[in-house]
Amino acid sequence: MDAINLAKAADEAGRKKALDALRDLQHTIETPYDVLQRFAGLHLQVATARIGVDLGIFEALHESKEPLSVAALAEKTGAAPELLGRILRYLASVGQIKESSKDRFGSSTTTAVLADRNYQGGIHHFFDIVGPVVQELPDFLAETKYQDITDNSKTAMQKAFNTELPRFIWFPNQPRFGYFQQLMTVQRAGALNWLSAFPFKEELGDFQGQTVFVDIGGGFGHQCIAVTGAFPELAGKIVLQDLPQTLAHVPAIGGVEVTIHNFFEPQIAKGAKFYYLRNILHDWPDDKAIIILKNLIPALGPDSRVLIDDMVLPNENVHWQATELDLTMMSSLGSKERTDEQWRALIDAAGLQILKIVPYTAILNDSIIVAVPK
Ligand SMILES: C[S@@+](CC[C@H](N)C(=O)[O-])C[C@H]1O[C@@H](n2cnc3c(N)ncnc32)[C@H](O)[C@@H]1O
Repeated sequence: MDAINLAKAADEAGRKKALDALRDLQHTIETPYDVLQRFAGLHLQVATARIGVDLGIFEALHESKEPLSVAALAEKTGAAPELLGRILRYLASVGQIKESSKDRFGSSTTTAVLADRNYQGGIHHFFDIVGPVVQELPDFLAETKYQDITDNSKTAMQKAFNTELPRFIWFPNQPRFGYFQQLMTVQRAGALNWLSAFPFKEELGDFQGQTVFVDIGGGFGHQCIAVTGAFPELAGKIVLQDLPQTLAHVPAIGGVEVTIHNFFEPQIAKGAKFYYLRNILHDWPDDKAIIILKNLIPALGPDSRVLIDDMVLPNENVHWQATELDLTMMSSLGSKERTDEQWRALIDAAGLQILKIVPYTAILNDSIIVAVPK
């Protein structure tokens, strides 16, 4: 087997290590000029991806059986041929599409990803929301004299969008919120799902209550779909909760009750088996995360379990995909990705105790933290 096939056949941890090794190799052989050029293009990559999304270029190339000419794409998109040719040439030079011959372009592996509507939501979100916030971050931190950001109404996001509202109050009313929800449905796609490691059936035992699974802030309900897919017999015992603005975008999901619920108010579904929070607490600074958890306690029955699905960061050698998310959380939400120690302190402060932590992805260490009242 050659090196490429070996890397492709590796498990998730091996694959990520191979990618990081390739990056290190690339950096090792770069000249100072190459280093500078790498930074020079960072903004352009996502901006041109968005142009490609807006023009439908990725779908067109992905769906076409053969490479398309600039003229054909210009006719299809209405863009001026010369302008389009320059954009396509750039996209091909960075691997977002493939140049097959003079003025003809086809699909690369990246094109196939960018042709998908949900990944396109990600490109929009990174360019439209994350980009402007990150752009403000250096000046914001300089103004605060580089102090910790712990107030979610005083972050680079408020500066970027000229608002005083915290992100999740401001954002659901923005037209671009739908893109974020699309991104959420594919975040970690391809990686192992929590149900592959968490012994759901065993934990459920002979639980007799009406509600088995409450997906709190569950967005488009993709984890409810995963649970009903794995355990069809639980249809009718699964609840999806979120804000009305989010639920307005959610089509009916068979076997799932969709309920408006603000997690800053006491939990309305009583005595369920699992109260599941996926990528919720990492959105909030400690004081707010504690309120979200405390709001669950009065609803918990003797068999209830709180399941927190988030990354549990190791104490050293944190992977760049986790550090990237951590700083994104900090810039927009004044929140953080938490280490094992930080999770334990937070959960304790909320009046809960950890029964166990079940990691389900290597490297990023996405985990289910199982907690009950102290
Ligand atoms: C990072 S997304 C996670 C979505 C989903 N759990 C997932 O893992 O894809 C955060 C979710 O919290 C929801 N949310 C934000 N504030 C909320 C609130 N006060 N009450 C209920 N849901 C809220 C958002 O609408 C969004 O769906």
